[in-house]
Amino acid sequence: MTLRIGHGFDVHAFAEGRPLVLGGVRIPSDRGLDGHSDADVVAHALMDGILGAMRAGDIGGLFPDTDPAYEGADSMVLLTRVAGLARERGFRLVDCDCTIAAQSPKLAPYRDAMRERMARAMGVDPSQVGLSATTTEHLGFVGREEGIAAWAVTLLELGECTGGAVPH
Ligand SMILES: Nc1ccn([C@@H]2O[C@H](COP(=O)(O)O)[C@@H](O)[C@H]2O)c(=O)n1
Ligand SMILES: C[C@@]1(CO)OP(=O)(O)OP(=O)(O)OC[C@H]1O
Repeated sequence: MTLRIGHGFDVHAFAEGRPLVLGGVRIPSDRGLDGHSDADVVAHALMDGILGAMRAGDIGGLFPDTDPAYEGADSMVLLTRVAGLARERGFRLVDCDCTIAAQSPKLAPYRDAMRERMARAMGVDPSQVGLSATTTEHLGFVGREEGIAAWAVTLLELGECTGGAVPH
């Protein structure tokens, strides 16, 4: 059995007049995050974590931010595609854990909804998706409420290859 780890990181700046979507969940907020897509920063970190474990590049390569097809894209649809690609290449998501750094809003009330939504998008059980939130104690760009950062670690198991080449 081959295990692969992956790690993803993403940042998006706050923007007025946009919805705040995190982990596929619309979070009540007077502002959202700027981006070509829906700017779901935690979903983006998670996709990069999966692609990293697959040694398959990153989301910018797969879904270029210059492509009008991804304007306003629902990151849950993209996450489903990344999870499908992983399966095609013989990978099984064993576990993942995400951290969101946001000074505000309070995210704990939405933690389980985000875990469930991302798990559903990937076709796994919510118990396989961890999620924590932290402030940065008013320090740095997160602390100044200029944006939100997210990290994700992933553990994938490489088994039978059912299609496509397995990257080295
Ligand atoms: N946007 C956030 C940030 C934090 N939380 C929750 O508060 C706890 C304490 O955060 P500190 O940064 O002060 O350590 C944290 O463990 C989360 O449970 C949150 O819900 N939303
Ligand atoms: C998914 C994409 C698609 O444009 O989303 P963006 O909103 O541009 O977000 P970013 O994390 O800067 O780059 C990833 C892109 O591939």
